[in-house]
Amino acid sequence: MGERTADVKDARIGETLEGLAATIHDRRTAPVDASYTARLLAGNEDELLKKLAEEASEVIMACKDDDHDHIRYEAGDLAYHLLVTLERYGVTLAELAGELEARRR
Ligand SMILES: N=c1c2ncn([C@@H]3O[C@H](COP(=O)(O)OP(=O)(O)OP(=O)(O)O)[C@@H](O)[C@H]3O)c2ncn1[C@@H]1O[C@H](COP(=O)(O)O)[C@@H](O)[C@H]1O
Repeated sequence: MGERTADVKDARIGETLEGLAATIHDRRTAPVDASYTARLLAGNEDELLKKLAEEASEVIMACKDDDHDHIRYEAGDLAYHLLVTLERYGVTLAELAGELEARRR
């Protein structure tokens, strides 16, 4: 696992996801050298999909340990890799929101 952030403050999830999705989109339209995101977007499709599955497993393992901070950290990795996956396959955050809104009762 990478270095975990020492002090994490609450933030607004909508703004955060939109900002991150915009950065990820930029990495596709204007790739930056040595960008991990750019590599996941343009590289072998299986590298990204394998990573997505790995990150989901890491969330599960952190849950099994009932480790609050570790769950949050791994959920961050999973959310990031999900956003990269959505970008790569052309599903926008607005579409994802629409999908979830359509299920609300
Ligand atoms: N949010 C993220 C983000 N979350 C995770 N990661 C990377 O995803 C990888 C996770 O892989 P691993 O799980 O193997 O790594 P790990 O967490 O170190 O190890 P384990 O959990 O497996 O023990 C690491 O290389 C992280 O750096 C991220 N890389 C980038 N971003 C965002 O994407 C933006 C663009 O970044 P570039 O990729 O540098 O262009 C950044 O400004 C960030 O906002």
